[in-house]
Formats: sequence, C-alpha cells, structure tokens
Amino acid sequence: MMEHSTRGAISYLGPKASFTHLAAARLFGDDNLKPYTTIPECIEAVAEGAVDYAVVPVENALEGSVSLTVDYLFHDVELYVAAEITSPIEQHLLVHPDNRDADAFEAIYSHPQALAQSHKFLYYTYRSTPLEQMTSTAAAAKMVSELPERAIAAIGNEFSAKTYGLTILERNIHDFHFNHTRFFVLSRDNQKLGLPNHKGDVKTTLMISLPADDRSGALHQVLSVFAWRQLNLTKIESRPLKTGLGDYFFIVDVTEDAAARMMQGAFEELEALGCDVKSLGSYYRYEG
Ligand SMILES: O=C(O)C(=O)C[C@]1(C(=O)O)C=C[C@@H](O)C=C1
Repeated sequence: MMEHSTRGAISYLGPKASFTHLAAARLFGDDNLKPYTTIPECIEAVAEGAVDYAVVPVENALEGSVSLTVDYLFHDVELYVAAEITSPIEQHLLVHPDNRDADAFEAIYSHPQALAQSHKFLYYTYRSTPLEQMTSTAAAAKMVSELPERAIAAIGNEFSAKTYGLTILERNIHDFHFNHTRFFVLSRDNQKLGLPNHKGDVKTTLMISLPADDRSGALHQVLSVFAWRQLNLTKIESRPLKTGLGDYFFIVDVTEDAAARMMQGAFEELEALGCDVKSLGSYYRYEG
C-alpha cells in the first residue's frame, strides 16, 4: 500500500548513528530523517512516495560496490541519483562498559561491509571469535548496548558508541587507512540536488546492457563511444544480469552532465549499437 508522502522527509539505512545516518545528516541536517532497517526498504520508501529522498551506501573504497543497492536500482525501481556524498569511514571495536575487561567475546557483530573492512584485524586478533552479520553497524551497536549480560562486541563508528553508551575498546580497526564510502541520494525526479557545498563537477551514472547478439568487441565499441568524445569514466563495473552465467550489465560513471552535447551523441550511438541504457541521471558530488 502506498504511504502518504511526507514532504521533505529522507529515508536512510538506520538506526540512528549508522554511517548512512551521518552522511544523510551532513547533507540534510537531522530534522526530517527517517531510519529504515534495510537498503530495499529505504529505496522503496522513496519509490512509493513515503519520503522525497533516500540515502543509501553504494560503494566502499576497500570492499567495492554495495551490490544490493546497485542491483536494486537496475532491476527493481525507476529512480534517479540526485547527489553523491563520499564520507571517510573509521571502524572501531565497541563493547558495553560492563564488558570492557572481558578476556574473550562470544561473538562480534556488525554490517558485512564493516566486518570485511576489518578482516585482517579480526583475523589476527579475534581469529576464533564468531562474526555475526547485522543490518548496519548501528544496529549492531544498539544490540550490544541492550545485552550487557552477554560478552559481545560490535564494529561501528564513534557516534554510535556515544549514542548507545558503548566503550571504544580498539580504534581504527579497518585494514587500510584510505577507507571511504560513497552514498547515493535517490529521488523519483531526474534532478540535481544543488546545495551550496557541492564540489562543482557533475557526474552521470549509466547502466548499460550490451546487444543481445553477443558479438565480439561489443564492450570495446561501447568504450569507444566515450573514448573518442573524451568523456572521462571514473568507474566501470559489471554485474550479473541474473539471466544466466556470462550475462552482465555495466555500470559506467562519466564525469559529464547527461544534457551535454557529447553525452547526447553518446546516447544516440549506444542506441545505434543496440545497447540498452538506463541513465540514473546527473548529480553533484559532496564530501563530508
Ligand atoms: O552499517 C552502516 O552503518 C551503514 O551505514 C552501511 C555501510 C555500508 O553498507 O557500506 C556504510 C558505510 C560503511 O562502509 C559500512 C557500512
């Protein structure tokens, strides 16, 4: 059932103090933010009109794409990217203050991305401790705060430690220093969110399916469309089309506005080549 639109509300992968919450609050302030438990729920909220924007993670510098987000945008909804925000990610090991002196943990809980980003630390320090997946780092922190009788730990950010009254047992446990995550701000409208602090340049995200005839050189032809027009790609990645092994679509990020003349030419040529192009629109970048 369609919920009533709350004008100006923004869904994010919650609960409070997730990395997605921090990214959403940096762009929109904290007033109109609505936490949802999963990425599909956040995306459906904007698709159905319950909120005006959704903020969801899309790519991490250490772990790569958040496939759930990418696949959902390709297969399940017709939405646009209104903005991109890139945030530094620092993972800490968090415990309930009652368990700060625990010798060992029953389990360590976090979002799969956070567990993966801290893989080496966990391997060398807590090799025999079970790792349990949660819907977000903040959900893990919240749960640890509610179960002081269990010797369990969470991986999450400093704000979640403060929010849920946890002790930081070990700081910066992510395996590589340069840890950043990109978040998409999604909208039903093909529009750019132009806040004063944007970085100036515009990006466009395209999802391209190659012609069905499976001819050799098709990907080369697609790349040539961009290359000779000097359209710079910041990302190309394949994802399964889910129609059989060997069937892919390509996510391509271009540092140009979809309205630019060269891009219009690129769209026409891609169509002439027999490609299906789903444009997620053009957007400004933000950092913070
Ligand atoms: O778990 C969170 O706190 C989130 O906001 C999700 C998420 C992700 O899916 O990548 C966001 C940033 C970090 O990379 C780790 C987890």
